[in-house]
Amino acid sequence: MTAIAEEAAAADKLILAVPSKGRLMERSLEIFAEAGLPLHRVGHERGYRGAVGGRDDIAVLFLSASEIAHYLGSGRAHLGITGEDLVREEIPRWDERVELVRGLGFGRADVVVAAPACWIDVQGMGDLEDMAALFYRVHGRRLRVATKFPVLTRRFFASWGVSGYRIVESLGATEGAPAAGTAEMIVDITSTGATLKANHLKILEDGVILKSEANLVASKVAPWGEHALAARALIEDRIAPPLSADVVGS
Ligand SMILES: Nc1ncnc2c1ncn2[C@@H]1O[C@H](COP(=O)(O)OP(=O)(O)OP(=O)(O)O)[C@@H](O)[C@H]1O
Ligand SMILES: O=P(O)(O)OC[C@H]1O[C@H](OP(=O)(O)OP(=O)(O)O)[C@H](O)[C@@H]1O
Repeated sequence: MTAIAEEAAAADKLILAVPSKGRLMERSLEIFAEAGLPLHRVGHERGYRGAVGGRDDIAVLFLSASEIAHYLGSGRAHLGITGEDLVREEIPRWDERVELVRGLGFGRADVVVAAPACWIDVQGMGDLEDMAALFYRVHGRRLRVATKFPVLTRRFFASWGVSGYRIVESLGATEGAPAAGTAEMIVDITSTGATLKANHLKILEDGVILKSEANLVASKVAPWGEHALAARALIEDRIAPPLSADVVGS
């Protein structure tokens, strides 16, 4: 446990993990402010500790979206905002360790399987195993799939009975891997589709692995004391579901 987590557990505070940068941070700060729970940083600008105005039962940690998944999965934070894709990818047996409380309607992105647009014989996931066998016969090696999502990729490919490939772990610019010659296919995030198009890649039919969005996520393995549980109930109550769900039927 970190010093902050130990301190908060001893004081029976709820540890809330919030994105510290990028696309998820802005909306996270907004929804807490709209809920009457304004978040602010404590200490120097680049520090990662924060607090909620008027509440000393909640300690805030500003972390990257993937760190938040790790903190929740290991019980170093009680509650957090992060992408469903990161929860499913980064936390082993995630459903035993965390609960997806609710989708928040932002940070939407699809995790997809994409191949070169010029592969006319490969339209859908059902064509891949044959393609992999052909590729092996011609090139003497397995098809390479570049991705930052090896766990989601293996599970999804297995569900389609595809085994004749190997994963090349990507650290960034995944869509560039086929053109760079480091992989034949990719599994990556897309939102507008512009990056896939610019790299002459197409999403395979049945190739959407997950439709992800930012979620309010609760740890099942954090030390939940009475005050932490009460603070969770308050946050869950005030962090409303996305507007689209609110207006149904109105
Ligand atoms: N266009 C997009 N590109 C990448 N991620 C997106 C996009 N739209 C929404 N997201 C979501 O944002 C989250 C990733 O955010 P971010 O890149 O800040 O996280 P991170 O992986 O912690 O960052 P870093 O890799 O810099 O440490 C994921 O849940 C992802 O699904
Ligand atoms: O479908 P699109 O709208 O084109 O978005 C998809 C791209 O956006 C992200 O990259 P970005 O450069 O934003 O950040 P990242 O590489 O740090 O994740 C993501 O990794 C994709 O490459």
